[in-house]
Amino acid sequence: MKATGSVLVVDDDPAICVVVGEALRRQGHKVKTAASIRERSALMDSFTPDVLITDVMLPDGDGLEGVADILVARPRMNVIILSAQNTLNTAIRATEKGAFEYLPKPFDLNELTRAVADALGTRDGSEGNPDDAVLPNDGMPLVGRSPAMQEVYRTIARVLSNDLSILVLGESGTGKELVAEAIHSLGQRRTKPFVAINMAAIPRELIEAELFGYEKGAFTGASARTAGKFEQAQGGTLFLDEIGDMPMEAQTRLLRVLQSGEVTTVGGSKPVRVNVRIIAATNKDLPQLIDEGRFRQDLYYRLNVVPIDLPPLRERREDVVLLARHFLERAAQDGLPRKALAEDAAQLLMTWHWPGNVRELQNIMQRLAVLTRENMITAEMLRSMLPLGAVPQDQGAPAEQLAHVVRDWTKRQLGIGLASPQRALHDDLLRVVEPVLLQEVLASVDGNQIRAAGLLGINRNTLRKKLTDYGLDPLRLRAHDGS
Ligand SMILES: Nc1ncnc2c1ncn2[C@@H]1O[C@H](COP(=O)(O)OP(=O)(O)OP(=O)(O)O)[C@@H](O)[C@H]1O
Repeated sequence: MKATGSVLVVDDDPAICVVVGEALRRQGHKVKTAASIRERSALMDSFTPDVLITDVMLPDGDGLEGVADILVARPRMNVIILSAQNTLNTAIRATEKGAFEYLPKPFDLNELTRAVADALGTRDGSEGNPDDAVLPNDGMPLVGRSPAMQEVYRTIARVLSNDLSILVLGESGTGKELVAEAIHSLGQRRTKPFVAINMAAIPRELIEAELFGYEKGAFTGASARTAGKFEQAQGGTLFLDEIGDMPMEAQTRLLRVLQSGEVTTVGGSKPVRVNVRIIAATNKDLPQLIDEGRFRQDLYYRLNVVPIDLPPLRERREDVVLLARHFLERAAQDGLPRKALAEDAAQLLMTWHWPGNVRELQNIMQRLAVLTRENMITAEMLRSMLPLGAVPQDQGAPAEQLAHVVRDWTKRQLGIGLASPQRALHDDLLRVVEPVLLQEVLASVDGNQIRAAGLLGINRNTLRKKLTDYGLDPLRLRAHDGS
């Protein structure tokens, strides 16, 4: 059973008050907020929270001043300090004033809710597995502590209290839909519907009927008036997934709806007023589609009021293990056997490039939870599961990595039919790798061709010919920085 308590959040950034307040309320805590030291004091005249969360830079002074006195008067209260001045000095001052915890901004919401739980003494100590110390699962939908995710959280916090259109960008499986759901479920429209529609999953000719609805008899099979996604989302949020796949005619109609706030069904004539927040997402390069005449520029501007960029998982490796453990925990909550991740497996996970991003990681962890008999998932078990084409990047023997890449490259060339009697795969490969080898060696000897030929074990004239063939200028290679 989780203990709950009262929390006072003091921050002059309303977005932080909203998002932190909401997260804590979801945990069952009672939350009040204040935007200044004056408001904090006024509230605390009549109310002693179990936990005080306060920012340092407040409009009327330093939030840390006075904390020591507050604690003398209320010894059972715990104080958590938030600060954007992420200096050692602030951390030390917070500790000196008797703060229970100090979190530098941008902070991870999960970390904050955990700190509040800790401050309330809610952790029951039953989590014997050291893995649990980093388990992120405390009710917030998005997991990850990388700087990229912190930026995403910050943007989410800023859009919760308004209705601005959001465009979520990112490769497939990076969590675009989850971001849309989080904005909806933490924002002011949370009691109304969240409706998602995927443009790539619906036959093109049906998209308009799906989005805007249709009248009885509008087309063959339309046996009754049917509300479209816009009407279904009334008062709530409409998530337009894979917006880059929307046909041009539907784009025109969508733009009209966004401009007028009214929807007319297919085959209908009476417009219906709709009030929905729009969150669109795509893994396509919309500016390029605009250049190619396949996406309307005016619609792009209308949708892209606040962009949220979700980087691929390979660019936020610090999140991989956290996510992997989160998915194992979720699998256990769903009734599957509880599995832990061994350290060597965690290391291996971080070396993969995850072309399918978080979804791929989630699938693998679920499969491991179901298929492995042992309680501990090791690197060896993982190796048998990882999909072909995954490239170990930072670790492993370099020669093995290179062999892996070459194998992958060759398979791909053969697979997509690029190898033909007119093509010479051997030459193709050399043309890719040889210039890199020559460049690196020459750069390491400051462009000296005699020494480079020696290191390469080839004749100097052969080297010169190769440089000419590849169009490499040895003089420019002197300045080459090797990157
Ligand atoms: N940061 C995250 N924390 C927890 N789960 C995540 C996170 N990101 C993604 N997921 C999970 O990974 C899966 C894929 O995410 P999602 O469907 O949101 O990706 P997407 O970018 O919308 O993919 P697509 O472009 O293919 O539709 C989902 O099950 C989602 O819950």
